Order: sequence, then structure tokens, then C-alpha cells
Amino acid sequence: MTDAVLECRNVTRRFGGVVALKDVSIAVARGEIFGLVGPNGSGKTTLVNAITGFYPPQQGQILLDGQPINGMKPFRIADRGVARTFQNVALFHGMSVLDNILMGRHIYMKPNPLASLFYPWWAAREETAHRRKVEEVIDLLQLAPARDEYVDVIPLGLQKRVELARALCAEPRLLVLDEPMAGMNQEEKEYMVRFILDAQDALGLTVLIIEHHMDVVTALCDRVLVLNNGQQIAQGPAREAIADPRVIEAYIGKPRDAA
Ligand SMILES: Nc1ncnc2c1ncn2[C@@H]1O[C@H](COP(=O)(O)OP(=O)(O)OP(=O)(O)O)[C@@H](O)[C@H]1O
Repeated sequence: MTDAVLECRNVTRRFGGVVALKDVSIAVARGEIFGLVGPNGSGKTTLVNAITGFYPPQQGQILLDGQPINGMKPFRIADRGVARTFQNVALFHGMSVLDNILMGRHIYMKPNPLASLFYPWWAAREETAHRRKVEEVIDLLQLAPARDEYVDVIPLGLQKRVELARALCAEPRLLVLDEPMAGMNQEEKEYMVRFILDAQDALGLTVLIIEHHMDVVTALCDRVLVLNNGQQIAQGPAREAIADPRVIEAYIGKPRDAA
């Protein structure tokens, strides 16, 4: 693939005797929403953890915009432009929605005390630029009414939206969403799908998403990889891949032989 933001080539990751990923390869094109699908324990989070540096693969290569990133620490990979949300919401408790979203800008904040002392206008100009980006994302995800609320007291659907906003503020090359709809009701899921599509449209995002809800997968994803027991069992356009008989078998098992 010529314009791949992310490439995984034959990625293998073991935990002791468990082969969590075996020879998995994907290429995510710029501007694409790429889904990771598969039953529980199939290796989806392990692949995301390999890409984001939490559990580097023992074999294979991971490239971001053509540059190898395997073995790098998670913060280095974040600095290279990979932003992530987590399966279990990971917000900063005791802080407001606005302050949580502002944290997404930290990779751009390189404090220079001397410059701030002698050129205070420089620091003020930087602060304004960060605020402008944050306000753009707040508008996009319709978070203005909740901006001053503490994140601890807002509903789960809103917390997940704040986490998405924080990731968007990092202006990522690659946005990795780990089950962004987990625990949501139908209405919250529909809103979240809309917000992700709007953000992709407005910001030209490239997205890798782990998702269990098949209605969400077909509404959002251009292509998907389906994993089972750490191995690729299908890859391609979302509707085709999830209709593959091997995928149906992985989810609901083999039909019993007629007696
Ligand atoms: N840190 C770890 N230590 C040991 N085994 C692990 C670790 N992380 C994952 N595994 C194992 O690797 C396999 C794949 O797990 P993984 O969490 O990647 O699956 P998943 O598809 O994301 O599942 P789910 O949909 O339930 O989140 C499982 O057998 C799991 O027990």
C-alpha cells in the first residue's frame, strides 16, 4: 500500500506459552477507518498494545508513515503522533472536562522557563494556540455544556466523548480507539458513531478501532481485520469480512452435524 499511515508486518506476540498474535499483517491507509474485530481473547488489544508500545512484538515490524516504531516506549510513539483511548475510560479524576481535554495538548507544550521570563508574549501566544485547538474540538464534539463539570460526575457516554476529545487535541496521525462504545446504550452509540465520522470528516483522521458491535463496525469501518486465537481469519471491506463463514464460525461455533 503506497500511502499507509500504519503498517504491521507479520507481528507475533507471545505471553509465556500463549500465542496472543501470530503473523498478523495490516496496512491502514491515510484517512481510513480500520476495524479490529474478533471474539474475546482473540488478540485485538494485544495488537493495539504492540502498536502503541505497551507490549512490543517479539517478531515482525510496525511502521508509522514508513518509519519503524517497534521497541519504542509508549511516550515516544505518542510523540510520533499516535493517540489512544482505552477500553476502561482513563480520565484524570478530580479535574474538569476542559482540563482533561487540555491534557491532550501536553505533547505540544515544551515549557521553556527562560523564554517565558524574557518573552512572556511568546508563552501567551502558545497558550492561545492551544486554547483555540481545544475550543475547536469542544465545538466538534458538542461538549460546551459540560466543559466545567467534573469528569467524575458525568455519564459514561460523555466520559468516553471527553476521552475522544483529549485524543483529538493531540492532532494525531493515527487515532487508536479501544472499544469506544463499551457500556453505552443504543442512543449513546449512535451519537458516538456520528461524532467519530464528523471528526474524521473535519480533521482528516486515520483511525484504528477495536469494536464488538457489528452495527457500529459496518457503519464506521472502511475495512476490518478479523482475529481468532491470535490469527487473521479475514480481512477486507467490513460487510464482506464479517459475513465470511470462518468469522461466523468463530463467533457462534460450527453448526452441529445433522444426525
Ligand atoms: N499481559 C498479558 N499477560 C498474559 N497474557 C495476556 C496478556 N495480555 C493478553 N494476554 C492473553 O493474550 C490473548 C489475547 O488477549 P487480548 O486481550 O489481546 O484479546 P482481545 O481480543 O482484546 O479480547 P477482549 O475482546 O476480551 O478485550 C488472551 O489469551 C489473553 O489472555
